[in-house]
Amino acid sequence: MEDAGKKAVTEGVDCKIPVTEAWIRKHRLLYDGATRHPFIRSIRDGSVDFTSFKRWLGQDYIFVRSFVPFAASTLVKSSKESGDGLDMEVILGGMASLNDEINWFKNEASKFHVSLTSVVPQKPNIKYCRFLENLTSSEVEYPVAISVFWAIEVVYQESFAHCLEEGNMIPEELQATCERWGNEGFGTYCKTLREIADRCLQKASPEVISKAEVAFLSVLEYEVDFWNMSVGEA
Ligand SMILES: Cc1ncc(CNC=O)c(N)n1
Repeated sequence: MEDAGKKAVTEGVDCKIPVTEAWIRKHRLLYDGATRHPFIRSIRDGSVDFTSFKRWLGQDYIFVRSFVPFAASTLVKSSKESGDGLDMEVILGGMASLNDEINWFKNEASKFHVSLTSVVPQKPNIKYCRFLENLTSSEVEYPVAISVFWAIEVVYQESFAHCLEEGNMIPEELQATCERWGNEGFGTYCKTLREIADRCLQKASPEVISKAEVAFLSVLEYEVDFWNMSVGEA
């Protein structure tokens, strides 16, 4: 305790835990609900229903396409930040992966005989996409946008990295899906996004921080609804 106090004095503003860490602690149940959903657990233990997987695949393709304009709007905001310009490069890298991802979806869909052109977006997906569209406005502050960006990416990263943990029984056909978001590189990318978000939030006003927290919670709720929709419970 005394040590912690000294540290705070010598390091000044760095004594507090990062904002994203505080959010996760405070909203642990919802965070776990989004990152340890029964659908994800079923992929990990091999009991996954392929109808659910195909439904998820088609819906997620639609989602990813609407994630792109949101990512682009966040990129624009990052480019206006005073700083070393590294934020923009990280987001640009993320957008390059989204480009690969769209092609990956097309390829997977054809393997699973899912016709992406005839997928009808389901209500939870439509709502999530609309939420993202609203966040593309230039009125939405950068700390809010980057927090949402991180939250969206980290839910998939944590979910699929969990699938890959030791002792998994992932069906062979789904191994590549788990690796897509569960790989180490994607993990590092999410950590970097989180550092960027925390740095922005640290400088933000209490109003902006609280807007970002509300948006973070919305992401978690939308993600749970998205998984529910995939298993046919929406
Ligand atoms: C519903 C949802 N949430 C997060 C991601 C991961 N980000 C981009 O791919 C995703 N693909 N889909």
